[in-house]
Amino acid sequence: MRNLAAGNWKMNGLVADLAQVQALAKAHPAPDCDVLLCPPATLISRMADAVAGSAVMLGGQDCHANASGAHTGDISAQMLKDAGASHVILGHSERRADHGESDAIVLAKTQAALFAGLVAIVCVGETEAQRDAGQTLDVIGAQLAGSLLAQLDCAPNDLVIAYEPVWAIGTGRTPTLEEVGAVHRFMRATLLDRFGAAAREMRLLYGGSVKPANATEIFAVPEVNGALVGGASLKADDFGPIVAALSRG
Ligand SMILES: O=C(CO)COP(=O)(O)O
Repeated sequence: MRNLAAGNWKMNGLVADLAQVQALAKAHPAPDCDVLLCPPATLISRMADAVAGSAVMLGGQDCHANASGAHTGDISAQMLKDAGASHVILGHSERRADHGESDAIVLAKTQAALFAGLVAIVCVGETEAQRDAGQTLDVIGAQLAGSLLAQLDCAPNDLVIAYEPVWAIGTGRTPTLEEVGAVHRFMRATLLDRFGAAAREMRLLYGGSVKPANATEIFAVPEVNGALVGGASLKADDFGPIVAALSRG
């Protein structure tokens, strides 16, 4: 299974920032891992032009559960695909918090994304209060149960799970390697239980304050098959070493 280096630009990025992506593509012409950037939707099609012919793939950060219709301001999975995306992030904790996205909504979006032919990257993660209360695995288990299909009716590669502890996002704090390993082992066991042996092929990403300085040790943790990177994905000089670390892993 190839590792996945995924960058989530969140609400950052203007046309001038495409130079960063071109620098990244030039520095890593044939990485030994999959490389994905998820810019704001406004940039997808221009970024697709900027990285044409390179190994960089593109994704959205959210999609609506419907294919089209009267949903002002929303974007469908088909539209993302049409703009040049192959992936979409769903259920990010910032969407769950800012837009009240429940597990049921994330599930509906996941189905829409898969139906449109996109790879769905479904995010789960506990808050700091839940962690302090010793509820981490319960929370992850409930999110996996509620946000995923009952059966794996897609290729295992088309469904990616990202573990992003909410308290580690943008804070510079990360769980210990043992904690990352425990959650990833738990997620793999849960998915195997649910989907059978195919779940061995599903990629499990870690996200939350991944930087060049901690990438190598996090990627060495068993059952970590890549990263979902926020801040450090915005600059080629930061994301490049993370891509390189995942290429070695
Ligand atoms: O939320 C994240 C990626 O989706 C992680 O963000 P940071 O890498 O900035 O902590």
